[in-house]
Amino acid sequence: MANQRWVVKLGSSSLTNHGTSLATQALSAWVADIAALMSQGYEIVVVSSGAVAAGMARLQMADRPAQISQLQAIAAIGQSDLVQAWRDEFAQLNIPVAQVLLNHSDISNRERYLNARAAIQVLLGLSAVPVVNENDSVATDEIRLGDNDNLAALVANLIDADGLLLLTDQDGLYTGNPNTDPTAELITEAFADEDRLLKYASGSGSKVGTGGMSTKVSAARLAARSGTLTVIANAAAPQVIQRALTGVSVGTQLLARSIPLRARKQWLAGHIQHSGVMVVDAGARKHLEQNGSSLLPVGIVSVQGDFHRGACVLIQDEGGAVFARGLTNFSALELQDMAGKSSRVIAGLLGFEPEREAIHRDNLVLL
Ligand SMILES: Nc1ncnc2c1ncn2[C@@H]1O[C@H](COP(=O)(O)OP(=O)(O)O)[C@@H](O)[C@H]1O
Ligand SMILES: N[C@@H](CCC(=O)OP(=O)(O)O)C(=O)O
Repeated sequence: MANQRWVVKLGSSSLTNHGTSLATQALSAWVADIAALMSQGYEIVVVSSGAVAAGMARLQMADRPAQISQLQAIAAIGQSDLVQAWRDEFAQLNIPVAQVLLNHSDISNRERYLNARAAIQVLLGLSAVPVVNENDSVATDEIRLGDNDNLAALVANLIDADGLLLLTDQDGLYTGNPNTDPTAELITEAFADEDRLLKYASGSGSKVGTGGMSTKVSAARLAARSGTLTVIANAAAPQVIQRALTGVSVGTQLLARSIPLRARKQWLAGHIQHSGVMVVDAGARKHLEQNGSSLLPVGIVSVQGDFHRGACVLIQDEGGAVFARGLTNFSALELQDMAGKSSRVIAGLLGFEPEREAIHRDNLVLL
């Protein structure tokens, strides 16, 4: 899907081999991905963490200093290495790089906000890649945005991005921290504003990362407010940027409920992975295909797979033909009890009136 605007954020651990040195090989793979997407019409802003980690690596410091003046100085050293690394890689493909350092007032003050937006838009128009970071060397505690996940979400809001890709050292958001909880499972899809996500996500625990998953979930919630989709994925996965931006299901997809209809349907149409199947009767198929209706539980014959609310599922008729795809309002378990029943009967069974549609028409595409 061309003409899409994305913000791609890379965390310190991925950019600096966990703080030891700049990850130039990985950087060159991300740059190749970004260049390939740009040639298809994508506009991409990079938010690059790693100034402090790169500074620590250059000075061979094992531990992150606590003092703000030390952090400011180290970030100033690391930032120049960081942007040079991006510039060297993009230069090989003849793509200009622009260093954009932002702080709190650039986003909170209306005039500066408009300035920052205009500058980034002009850069995109010039087919340059803005490489954004917080202006750490002048950021004190009081004016710090603090973490680049939320900075990336603010930039996504600033430029009305279609998507925000947060690349990190895990495959996505798990039901617990996989470093400490071996039973934690990867969440492939959810709505960004679901409260359970806040319980799953905790801090970083690494020497160089700052916010962990908590700041990624809060960034996704912020991005979702302006209809932006967030994907959290592993920076080390092959061609991860290309796959995430072209709608292949990677990592965790955190959906905005208010995502503009056209963009949401395009994204759904390009979505390759699914978590289950709903088998529907002939009447339901006709309503979906001919009237563009939502799918109601009464038309569902059976469900296959173990999916959660918000997951992407295939819709299949009783003859086995897959003809649509959509985002479910209920889990597989809930639908097993609701299948074939009218909304009135379901309300009687549950003792309350649930959402009427199993899949709302805005979240459904015919294939
Ligand atoms: N529910 C969770 N799922 C995955 N990772 C989690 C979760 N909760 C906390 N984490 C931690 O978040 C880390 C990623 O965040 P962070 O270290 O800040 O990386 P980055 O530098 O990429 O932003 C993981 O390595 C992991 O330790
Ligand atoms: N601005 C800081 C990065 C802050 C930050 O959020 O880091 P990370 O959690 O690795 O994305 C730096 O460049 O070191």
